[in-house]
Amino acid sequence: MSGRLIYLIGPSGSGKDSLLDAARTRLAERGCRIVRRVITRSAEAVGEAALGVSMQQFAEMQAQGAFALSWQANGLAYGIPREIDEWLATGDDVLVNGSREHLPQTRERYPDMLVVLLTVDPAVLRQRLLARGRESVAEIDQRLARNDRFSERLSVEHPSVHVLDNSGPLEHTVEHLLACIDEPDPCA
Ligand SMILES: Nc1ncnc2c1ncn2[C@@H]1O[C@H](COP(=O)(O)OP(=O)(O)O)[C@@H](O)[C@H]1O
Ligand SMILES: O=P(O)(O)OC[C@H]1O[C@H](OP(=O)(O)OP(=O)(O)O)[C@H](O)[C@@H]1O
Repeated sequence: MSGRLIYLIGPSGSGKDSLLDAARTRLAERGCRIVRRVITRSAEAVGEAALGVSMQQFAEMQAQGAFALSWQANGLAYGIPREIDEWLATGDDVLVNGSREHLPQTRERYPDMLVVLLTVDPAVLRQRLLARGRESVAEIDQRLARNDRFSERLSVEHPSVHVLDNSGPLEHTVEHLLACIDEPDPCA
């Protein structure tokens, strides 16, 4: 028996962390685990249930084969612990806060994964990033500029991606995510 990888992607500030937090209990009820990422971000700025490490620690972990997936973006390195493969093997679903850029490599390793793309009205996105206050204005602008690389073309190049709009209340997005996981076809 094997579980399914659910790969949640979307622009910085689209609400991935918020959605995972809000849906955590109900995901657990469905046998879906949320993996804790390893990030080279200072602990006080992690802003999510992630493990903050130095670049050197990250490199050591990577050399030891600690990660099932890893990528670099926004000046940071991200690792997804290898234990997700054990969880999947024992039948649990695993939800990963992923990277749009790394989607092709992730699909190679997990061809049957469910990809959920979180979107938000661009006018709202910048406001949410500013209100979050985790990055400087320059860093926010860099993150917004990064979106130009993906925007429209992601769901065209990957038609099996399920698009989830988070421009409205978070509770609605939670319901849509759970519906998508329970029954992927209607949310295509
Ligand atoms: N549906 C929503 N309505 C209003 N604010 C939201 C909503 N979803 C997320 N936010 C806020 O937007 C900001 C960015 O959300 P976050 O979860 O950190 O995004 P991401 O993990 O995708 O970068 C946070 O301050 C969060 O509280
Ligand atoms: O290739 P991309 O789709 O642009 O993604 C790059 C990285 O940015 C996000 O992480 P992070 O948690 O640092 O940013 P966020 O919380 O601002 O989304 C996302 O989860 C990826 O790890």
